[in-house]
Parts: sequence; C-alpha cells; structure tokens
Amino acid sequence: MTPPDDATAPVRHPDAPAPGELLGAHYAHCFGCGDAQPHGLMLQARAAEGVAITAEFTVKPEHQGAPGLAHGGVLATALDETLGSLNWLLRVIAVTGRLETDFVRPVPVDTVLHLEAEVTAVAGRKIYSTAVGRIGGPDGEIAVRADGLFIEVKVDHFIDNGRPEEIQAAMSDPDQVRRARAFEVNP
Ligand SMILES: CCCCCCCCCCCCCC(=O)SCCNC(=O)CCNC(=O)[C@H](O)C(C)(C)COP(=O)(O)OP(=O)(O)OC[C@H]1O[C@@H](n2cnc3c(N)ncnc32)[C@H](O)[C@@H]1OP(=O)(O)O
Repeated sequence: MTPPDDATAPVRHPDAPAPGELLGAHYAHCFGCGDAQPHGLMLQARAAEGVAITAEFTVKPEHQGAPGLAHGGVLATALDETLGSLNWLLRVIAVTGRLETDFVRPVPVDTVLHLEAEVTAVAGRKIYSTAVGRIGGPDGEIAVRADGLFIEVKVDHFIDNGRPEEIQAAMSDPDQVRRARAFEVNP
C-alpha cells in the first residue's frame, strides 16, 4: 500500500465538483450511495479542497452485526464507497483493488459516521488513498480508518463483467451527471 518512488501527486480535474458540492450517487442501485437501495448506506459525499472529500453515513438497524452495533463489513463498505468517490474528482473510473481497514471503536446504531478521505498518490493506473471515519461529530474520535488502492479501468470492465440489463438501465439513466460518472469519464 506504499506508493512506488515514481508516484506523483494527484491532480484535481478542472471540471471536478467545487468544494462543498454534493457528489450524489454514481448509480441509483449502489449499496453504498444509491437512493434506490432501502437498506443501503445512502452515503452522501461532498467535494472538499484538493483531491479530498467528506461524507456522512447514518448507521441504521439494518446495518447491525452485534446487537446495536454496526457490522464491520458495512463500515468497510462506507470506507470503500468514500474512497471510491474520490475518483470522480480525478475523473477516472476505478475499482477497489485493495482495502486495508482498521476498526478502532464500535459504532452504535443511529450514529452518524463522519468520513474524510483524500487521494495521496497516483502511479499509472494505481490510485492510493486514505480515509478516516469519526463519531460524535466531524472532529470526534476516530472509529474506523482505511487505506485504499484503486485501479483505473475502462468502461469495458463493467460491460464485460456486469449483467446486460443493469448496464443498459444505467446507460439510459435520465440523470445526466450519474450517467457521465458511469460511462463518460474515460477518454
Ligand atoms: C455501471 C458502470 C458504473 C461505474 C461507476 C464507477 C464505479 C464505482 C464503483 C464504486 C464502488 C466502490 C468501489 C468498489 O467496491 S469496486 C468493486 C470491488 N472491486 C472489484 O470488483 C475489482 C475486482 N478486481 C479486478 O477486476 C481486477 O483485479 C483489477 C481491475 C483491480 C486489476 O486487474 P487488471 O488486469 O486491470 O490489472 P493488473 O492485474 O494488471 O494490475 C494493474 C496494477 O495494479 C496492481 N494491483 C492490482 N490489484 C492489486 C491488489 N489487490 N493489490 C495490490 N496491487 C494490485 C498490479 O500489481 C499492477 O501494478 P503494476 O504492475 O502496474 O505496478
């Protein structure tokens, strides 16, 4: 997870959402951010300065592992989704290759997890990023953290591996921004 010596600093795309702007969902049925997934995380990410974002996710009863506490896999999903959202600021499509997660404190149901994430380096198709999630407010104590390695892919990654019905539906999405995020970001 250490960037190689020839890695460079990430460059914010000139058309990236302005700091403070909500990113919205990249796909309505995404378990992390989609609004058409009733039990999903419905994570809301917002652009920050540089190649960084903030995000919030409220833990619902559907997200429990131990009684009254968030499931670790759900928290990993929140971190994965937050780190994945960063790639929209670079205007690349990328998927998670590796995700290293530390669970520092339990996160109770009804808690708002305040996440912040940034891209730290880019090396060819590899995008290195890091995130923390805090409870008790944006400056609260750290409950989770993760480092991510995302690999840039072409849209063919989804067309070749996904189911045609969902691909077709996403391509016909009337939400222009969401369609662009899914299909038009690669040259
Ligand atoms: C419908 C469309 C919607 C689209 C919306 C946007 C999507 C948003 C989704 C948001 C949802 C949230 C996000 C999600 O949940 S994304 C969903 C979870 N992730 C996946 O499903 C990815 C599955 N994996 C793959 O498809 C392939 O393995 C990929 C594409 C990742 C690489 O296979 P590919 O054949 O292309 O590349 P390569 O093997 O030549 O590797 C290239 C370089 O990368 C390095 N490397 C690779 N893996 C690892 C690793 N594990 N650790 C360390 N390094 C690794 C490798 O050493 C090499 O380095 P170098 O030799 O160059 O130095």
